[in-house]
Amino acid sequence: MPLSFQHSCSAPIGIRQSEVEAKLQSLLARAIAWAQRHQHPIIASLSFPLDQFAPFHLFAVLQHLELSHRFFWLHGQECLIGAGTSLVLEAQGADVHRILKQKWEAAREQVVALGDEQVTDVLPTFLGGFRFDPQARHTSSAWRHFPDGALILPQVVFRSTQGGCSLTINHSITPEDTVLTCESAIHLVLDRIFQISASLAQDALFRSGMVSRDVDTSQEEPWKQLVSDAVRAIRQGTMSKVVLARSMRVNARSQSSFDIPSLVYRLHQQAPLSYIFAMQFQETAFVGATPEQLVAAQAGKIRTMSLAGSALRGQTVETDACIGQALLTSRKDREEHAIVTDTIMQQLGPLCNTLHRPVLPQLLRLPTIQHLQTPIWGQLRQGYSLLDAVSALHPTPAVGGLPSDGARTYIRTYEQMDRGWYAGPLGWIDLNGDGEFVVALRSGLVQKQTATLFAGCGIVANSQPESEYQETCLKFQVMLNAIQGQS
Ligand SMILES: C=C(O[C@@H]1C=C(C(=O)O)C=C[C@H]1O)C(=O)O
Repeated sequence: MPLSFQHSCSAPIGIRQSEVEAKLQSLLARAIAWAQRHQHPIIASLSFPLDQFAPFHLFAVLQHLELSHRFFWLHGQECLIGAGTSLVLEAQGADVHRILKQKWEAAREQVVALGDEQVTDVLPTFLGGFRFDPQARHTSSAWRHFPDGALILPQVVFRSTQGGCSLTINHSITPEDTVLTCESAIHLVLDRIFQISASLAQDALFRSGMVSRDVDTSQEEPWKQLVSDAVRAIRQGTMSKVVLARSMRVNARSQSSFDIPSLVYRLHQQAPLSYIFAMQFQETAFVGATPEQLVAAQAGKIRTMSLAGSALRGQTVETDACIGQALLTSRKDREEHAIVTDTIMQQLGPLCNTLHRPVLPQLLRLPTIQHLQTPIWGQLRQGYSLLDAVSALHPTPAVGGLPSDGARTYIRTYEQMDRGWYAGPLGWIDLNGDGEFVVALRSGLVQKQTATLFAGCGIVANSQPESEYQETCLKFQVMLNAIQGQS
């Protein structure tokens, strides 16, 4: 049982500090010998097996460390929780994807994985993401801690996969280091984690509801006007589709800040099939529960999906089935969906030896909304990696529009909102290039007592401002419920 979602589990970390310390010495000695043999500094990635860990409780523990970055990722049995920075790869500007890929490739020479014999398959893992549009003006200071693109190797990473759980410590080592000096630096962090996890009562964490909210709805009419203008531009032939988003500010009524571990816990309770993520840079957290995978890679095989076309969930089994059937047969939604699927096939074609998709879309049923979905899979050509696939796919027409450049320019000019990392690629990649990126939807930027939530929808020639507005309301729901304390 790698992950423990139970609150009854007594310890957030399924290993004793003494066990880590015993193994640490021999791994550090090997790492120093490696640096001496090659005569240059390295980042040693030291991994230990764990029996299990309690993800939400552990994430709450990490909030108490005086570290600049924290990460949370959970999807099925795959969970990554990290804190601190051992290596930060950043890039800015229009060329962010190419620059970050180069930096990631260079970093592969710098990082050396040294696992305990039981975890030889655990590889150093970077977490990060990209702005939706690095060429757009940065109008909101709320995103100031988020670069256009970043991949970060955290100082500590707890990981769970189907194969088991591990703890990884990433630590810089020079040929001059001794086991003693390295050990004491690592102990500073480990001691804090074990101390806090022993003293932090986990049942106190998630019992109380989140603070109540004040929602600002003043932007309804201007946003509907934006949709009408886009419909007119589409009918005039400027483009065939554009995805327009809006933001909603939510303020805590009480003085207490939004609690990020509680928020991710509630998001998971509400949307267990979605990807639950939190990227905390300084005091700002980008948090969400997205249903949309951008692309995953494992040993050169990639998987992705197209997701476009939305409808509500029905109150009863019968109405739900009816709404689902109507979505599957809706001409507007099927056309919108086909455009997204065809574009993904075209974008990935040059990168792949083989690429497959079923003929018809299926329904992806989420608690408050359902979507048309088509799975797509293939084999990457030699020389291409997950980061090339991310760069080729982003932005998909599901979050940008068509044609891509025209839609992006339209969004940049008229949307009047700083998307920041909303609708951008977000995920993880290991040293071998295996990993997964999602489209960061159903998300919000949380800063102390304020949260800015984001939602958008695809506008085509026959879109109605009122129903598009209602669709964004539906898409806000998962974050709103989590913030209000519903799970
Ligand atoms: C843009 C969003 O969602 C995207 C747009 C959809 C649509 O237009 O039907 C459906 C799913 C997503 O690809 C969002 O959730 O903010």
